[in-house]
Amino acid sequence: MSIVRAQNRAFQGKPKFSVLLIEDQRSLSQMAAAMLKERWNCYVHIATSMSEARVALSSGTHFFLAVSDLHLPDAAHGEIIDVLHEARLPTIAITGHFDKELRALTLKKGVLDYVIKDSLNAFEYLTELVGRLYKNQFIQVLAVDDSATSRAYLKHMLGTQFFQVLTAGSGLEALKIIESNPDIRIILTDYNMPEMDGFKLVSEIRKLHGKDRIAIIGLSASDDSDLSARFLKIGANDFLSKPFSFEELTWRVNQNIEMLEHIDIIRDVANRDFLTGLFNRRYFFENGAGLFVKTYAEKKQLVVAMMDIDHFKRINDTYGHDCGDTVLKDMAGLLSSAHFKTYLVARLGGEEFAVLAEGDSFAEISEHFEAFHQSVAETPSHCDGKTISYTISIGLCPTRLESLDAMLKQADNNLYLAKQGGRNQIIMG
Ligand SMILES: Nc1nc2c(ncn2[C@@H]2O[C@H](COP(=O)(O)OP(=O)(O)OP(=O)(O)O)[C@@H](O)[C@H]2O)c(=O)[nH]1
Repeated sequence: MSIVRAQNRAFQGKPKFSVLLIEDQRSLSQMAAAMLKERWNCYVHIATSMSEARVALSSGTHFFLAVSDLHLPDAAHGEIIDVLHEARLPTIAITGHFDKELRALTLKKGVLDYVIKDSLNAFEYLTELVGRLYKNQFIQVLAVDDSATSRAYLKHMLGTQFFQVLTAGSGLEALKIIESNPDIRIILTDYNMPEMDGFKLVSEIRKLHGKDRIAIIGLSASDDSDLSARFLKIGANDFLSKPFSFEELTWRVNQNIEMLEHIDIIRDVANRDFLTGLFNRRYFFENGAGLFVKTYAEKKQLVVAMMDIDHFKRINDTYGHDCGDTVLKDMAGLLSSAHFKTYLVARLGGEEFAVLAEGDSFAEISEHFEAFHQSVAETPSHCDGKTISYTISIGLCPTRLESLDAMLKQADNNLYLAKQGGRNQIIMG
């Protein structure tokens, strides 16, 4: 599966957002709308003039942003930008040609970006930009600079791109913020700061977070051309010389966040089962042993469960393979929302699932798994207008043994006994 397809898949089912597209050339508006809908699963409202845009703005629809041509039949000189500005609607401008004055004017009026509609490429850029801005809302960025003015500038510029922006006035403050905000994905850091310079900060961050987790962009106003090389060698992903333009800043930040997203997607594709979205066998065995050790160090009780849907072949044979898939997905959903603390849930293959969970006493473990076992029996799947009831067998290893392998073996033996004993039951001990 390509990255783009994986990203598209990630967007299906997410809350939709609405875009107000203001463009008088019907062929262009329809192409842009089709591309936006196809790529991001969003609503697009098309207005062909400023007066239609005004109607849309007063309709009560919550638009995420506007994409607007600057030259409309009833507003030939960019007046629409003022209307959108007044309505406080973030806007991407589209225009037939680039000119310096236009750029300055639009940026001054709070336009997020501008697109020159000279090719199909421009519409691809626009489509990516809209999705990028939507996703930015969920991304934390940290700007580190001892100059309050620079921090305010970075905060403002990144804020216009919808990022959640945190700021720090020193390296030490930055390290504290990073520790308490594990979701930070991008850090911009100045070089010249008292106490801890940018190099030291980068090397401290890299002790804990790899380049594939947090991207760091070094910043400096120094003329020293070695700075960028040293920033990169010490672990920064990128470098920007001050002063930088708005476009340079947003382009670099967006490039870096996209790189991280691509890595996340590749990692997800490698670690997750495509059908159910649960972790796959490979991930389970690569990470299970580490969890076994970690929970031991934290003095947590560990339970290993092996589960298998009963007579699953019959379900496939009776209702068809697609309905079998629906049952597998529903079972995965029930496991993911189980009312006990799970450390790791995986589909090991076919209709077999494995769970590492917390459990303090036999009584508590038994209660949790009994409740889960019953919830499966009481929650049939629905497919092709049919209701499919099914049951599962569970084998448990409720006490910590010398290794995860030993626990898995015991859970598997108990699962075998559960099947031999007539299925639809839990065997533990
Ligand atoms: N729909 C669907 N079926 C699958 C998938 N992976 C494996 N299967 C089917 O799962 C069935 C497993 O059947 P068996 O191993 O005989 O087990 P069972 O019918 O569940 O019987 P017991 O485990 O003994 O209760 C086979 O028919 C496989 O083709 C899948 O991803 N989707």
